[in-house]
Amino acid sequence: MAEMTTIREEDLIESVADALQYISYFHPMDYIRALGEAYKAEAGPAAKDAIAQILTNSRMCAEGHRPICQDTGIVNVFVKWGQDCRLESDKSLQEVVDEGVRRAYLDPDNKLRASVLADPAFTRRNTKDNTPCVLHVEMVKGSKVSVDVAAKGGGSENKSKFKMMNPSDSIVDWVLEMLPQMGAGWCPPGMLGIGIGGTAEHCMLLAKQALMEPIDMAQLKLRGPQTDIEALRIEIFDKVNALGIGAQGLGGLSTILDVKIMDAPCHAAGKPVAMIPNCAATRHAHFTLDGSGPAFLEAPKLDEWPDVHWTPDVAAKRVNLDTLTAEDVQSWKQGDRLLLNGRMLTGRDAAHKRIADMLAKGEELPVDFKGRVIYYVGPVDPVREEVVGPAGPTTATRMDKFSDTMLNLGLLASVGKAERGVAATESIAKHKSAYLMAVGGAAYLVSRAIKQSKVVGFADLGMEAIYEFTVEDMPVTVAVDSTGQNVHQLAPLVWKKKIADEGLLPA
Ligand SMILES: O=C(O)C[C@H](O)C(=O)O
Repeated sequence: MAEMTTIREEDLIESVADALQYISYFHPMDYIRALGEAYKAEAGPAAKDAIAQILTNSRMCAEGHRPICQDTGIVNVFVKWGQDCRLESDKSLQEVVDEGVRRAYLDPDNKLRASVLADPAFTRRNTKDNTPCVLHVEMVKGSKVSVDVAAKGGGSENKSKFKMMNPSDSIVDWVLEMLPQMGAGWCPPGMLGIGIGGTAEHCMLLAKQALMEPIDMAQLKLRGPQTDIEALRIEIFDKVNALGIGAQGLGGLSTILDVKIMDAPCHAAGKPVAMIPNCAATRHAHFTLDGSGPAFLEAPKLDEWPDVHWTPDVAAKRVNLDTLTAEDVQSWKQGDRLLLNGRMLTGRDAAHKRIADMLAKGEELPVDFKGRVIYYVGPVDPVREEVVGPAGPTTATRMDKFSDTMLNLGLLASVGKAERGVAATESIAKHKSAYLMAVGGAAYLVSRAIKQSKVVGFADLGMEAIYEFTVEDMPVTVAVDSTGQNVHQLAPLVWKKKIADEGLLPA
């Protein structure tokens, strides 16, 4: 019988914690290289600007060791446990890995955001240390433990899709039907993980596991496909990018940087297919333990980042939020670039729900929204000299159902990311309001514009509390103007046509 390898509890905890800290501020270099190429090729000006913000943000995070995105994710861990290994611990594997998560998320030098809520259907209580993680364990041959650690953002996870197809249905057609429905809340450009086969739950797992693979679409296209799966990856990649959705849904050439597919045998009666997107804050790392101590992940070199340094557009208009009027808001046109200055309120899912509940009961709100602008955000707590940690926008679409309620309170405009739906766009036009878009995945860069921050309501909601931020030159784009012109509806259509008419995508 093979000798057992002992995996010390502390080695696993330390390795998980280090890997989570590492991925919070270092993008995988395959993503950065592919995004750098996408930046060079991008013809859509708004999409190019968004990619420049994401690349600049990425380098700032690598330098400053602060999170790429305010959504520091729910932790997914995939363990392949060699059957000749034993865990030296009186805790369960889940408890040990969760201890690593806790240590990473509470690290005082780079505190990460606690986004995990217990009791999801009812009280939705924040567990305060981002535990528990979602742990998948596979027993394999050998005397090593191989671990993939990922921190999955909520915006991209929300767009996951699954279908039990009939055996003869087309996977490509389904993907092309789903992508426009997924909008921009998953923060493109990113990756698509696709699972084919297995059973319902196994298929979803395959799609998620596929996202752990490195981006290699450029190399694959260069050498040509050698399997049916590789040919399918290329077909989906080209056809999705031809949709013209582009970075942040602003219309352009790069919606995805790669498609990864994993498959497994399935029942003759069906063809399960799952698709999970990964956002611009793609975060995952791999390490192996062999009993000799904790794993070490080497830091990437800063000169590996593309030479892209975003600065605000010279044509951007400065806006004073402290003196903003309804007439100012009505002068903005979709696509205008603005630099926001002055005080704004914040609020996201839990605050909106509580506001609606309080209004229904006739209770007084802690803040007056009349004449104010709201930013949909849940920031990371500050460290050292920061007034706030990374504070990029959350998906505005989730706030659509509260649009009329908030605008009836006299709100002048909102700031978030991704598209507004038809009803919310109509409500914005009816109130002659506007919706402004900041770039998802540029959270640290955005936070540099925030000069003061204080909680002004619902403090018990933690990162979902209502804050008042004082901002200087915070970059946003008018995504829905007061006439209801909606960038996210218009731009992808324009770019889809342009791509088709002018053959803009490389072969
Ligand atoms: O939770 C957040 O801050 C953002 C979320 O990941 C989203 O994309 O909507």
